[in-house]
Amino acid sequence: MASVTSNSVLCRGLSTNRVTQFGLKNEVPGAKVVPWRTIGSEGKTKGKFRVEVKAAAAVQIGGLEQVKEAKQELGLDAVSEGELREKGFLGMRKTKLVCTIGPACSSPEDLEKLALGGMNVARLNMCHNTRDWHLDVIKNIKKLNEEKGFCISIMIDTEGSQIHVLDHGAPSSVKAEEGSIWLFTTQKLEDYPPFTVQASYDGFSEGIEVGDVLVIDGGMASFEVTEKVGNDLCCRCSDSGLFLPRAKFSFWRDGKLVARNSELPTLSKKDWADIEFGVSEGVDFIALSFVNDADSVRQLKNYLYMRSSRSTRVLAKIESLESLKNMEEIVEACDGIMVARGDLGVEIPYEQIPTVQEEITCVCRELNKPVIVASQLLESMVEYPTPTRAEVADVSEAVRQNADALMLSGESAIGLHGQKALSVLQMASSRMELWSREENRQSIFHQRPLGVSLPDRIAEQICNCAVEMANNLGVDAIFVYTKHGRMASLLSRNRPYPPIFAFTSESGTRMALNLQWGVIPVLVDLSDDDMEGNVSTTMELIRRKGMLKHGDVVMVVSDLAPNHTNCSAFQSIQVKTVV
Ligand SMILES: Nc1ncnc2c1ncn2[C@@H]1O[C@H](COP(=O)(O)OP(=O)(O)OP(=O)(O)O)[C@@H](O)[C@H]1O
Ligand SMILES: CC(=O)C(=O)O
Ligand SMILES: [K+]
Ligand SMILES: [Mg+2]
Repeated sequence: MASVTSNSVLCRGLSTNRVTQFGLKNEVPGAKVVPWRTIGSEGKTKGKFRVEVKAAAAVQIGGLEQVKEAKQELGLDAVSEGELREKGFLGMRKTKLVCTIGPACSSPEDLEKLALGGMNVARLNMCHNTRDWHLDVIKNIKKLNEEKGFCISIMIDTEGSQIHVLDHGAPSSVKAEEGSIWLFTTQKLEDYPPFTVQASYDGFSEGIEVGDVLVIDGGMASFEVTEKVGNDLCCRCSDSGLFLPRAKFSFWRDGKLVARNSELPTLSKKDWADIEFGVSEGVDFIALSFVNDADSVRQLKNYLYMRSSRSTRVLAKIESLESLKNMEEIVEACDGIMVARGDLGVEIPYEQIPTVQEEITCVCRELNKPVIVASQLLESMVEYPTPTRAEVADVSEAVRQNADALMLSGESAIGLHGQKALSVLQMASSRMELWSREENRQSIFHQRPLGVSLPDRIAEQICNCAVEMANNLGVDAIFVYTKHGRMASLLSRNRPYPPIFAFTSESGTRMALNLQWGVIPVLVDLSDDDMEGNVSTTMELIRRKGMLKHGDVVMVVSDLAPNHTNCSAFQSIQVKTVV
């Protein structure tokens, strides 16, 4: 029978100055192993706040009475379980992986291969294919989750409004030679003659002047506007290149973007219909394309609230000049961010993308929102079976910047080597995480305080301290018990060395946590009023599966209310050793 020894600091809310006075942040991590008594001697109840100390009490787990529900299922996904058995706690990958599902990977067999390869979130781009096609994919993923024990969250990505090519008279790409003359029009014709391109937005040429430069896909080809004829633009190709289907337009004057996309609504009629579809199919994330400000994010969140679909999380895609200007307020309003480098590179000069990416990931860390780095990570693998060295460096850099997740686009959707591309992401991120840990790169994060209310501030301090302690003590895993995922995300924000097992009884919380760095969400029945019971039950369930063994040290962090306190907030850190 395993037993566990435990050291714990129990903190009961509710008065600000007491927390500061006890110096939780400074004292607990600094004192490393047994700092409890110092705190305990001062820790008599004053006001409404109290710090208690439990000294090295041996807690038996494994006794039948204590493990009431040991029969119950532990909702730990098959991939995390396999990874843990193979590589141990510290070997578990922290960076999450998102795959865009397209015709190259939408069969149940291919989806299963991606699931086995570590896909955490499947992305459906509503720009492409039919709703029935998307519905089929959603059903297949849910079936895999139910029948094969995977835990793959589903994201839909809205089309949004953007000026792009609707038709250029050819089924695929068209070459534009330098000096050739082209007509850009919104006229609806049966057939588009050569050198004629239909634009997607009737007002695309408003405010555009002769001499402006029309750039395709952020630099695939460029044209100088030579004449305006009604709404149409006559242009001369000044830099030869390719028109891909749906190629995007941007206009430049004196080296600056003439921002046209920001005039279009972020949520079109079609987007609302797609959102309605996603909500009724129970998707976990809605990624909002071409967000310009926080209003559209709030509008969608309000809508989801009214639809009683609060577990659907809203991700804002940063892919326009306007969204960069309003980045902080957008990050605050949303549940997560995607750095959509494809379209961003149409709106800003591409040499600015690396610094902008770093800025966005930093703001997301500070404001504690998960961030996905997306587009062209392994673009060459759409065709070739190995990545370029530069692509591997780009992936590694995103991991070094502590992005929560990396995304495959065409590599998985239409590529010849989707599974291999996923394994490149998985290997490159594991390698970079190991290096960061060995080099002690994650040690100190100076986090901007987030919480305003005292319980929120306590939760934040507890998580900051817990991670510093966990790293200093070299614990094997952090266990956190959470309803809405807040404590788990606060722990993840500090990027600890050990993995964070987030136990929750809410399925929506589990699916949302799939996107967060280092968090392994586990679905399990939790009692609202028996914290010790929750801890012993879950530890026993994991131990019985052979995944906890003699000598393992687990840090337990919780914010569920136990029955033996009449306080509204209760947070604790305990360190347990399996003996
Ligand atoms: N569901 C799908 N059906 C068919 N093709 C798809 C599908 N999803 C993606 N693709 C193809 O994969 C390519 C890459 O996908 P991705 O969604 O990243 O591109 P995108 O259209 O440029 O993205 P966005 O419009 O969101 O900026 C697309 O250009 C498209 O050709
Ligand atoms: C992903 C996406 O929408 C982009 O990179 O533009
Ligand atoms: K999209
Ligand atoms: Mg885009």
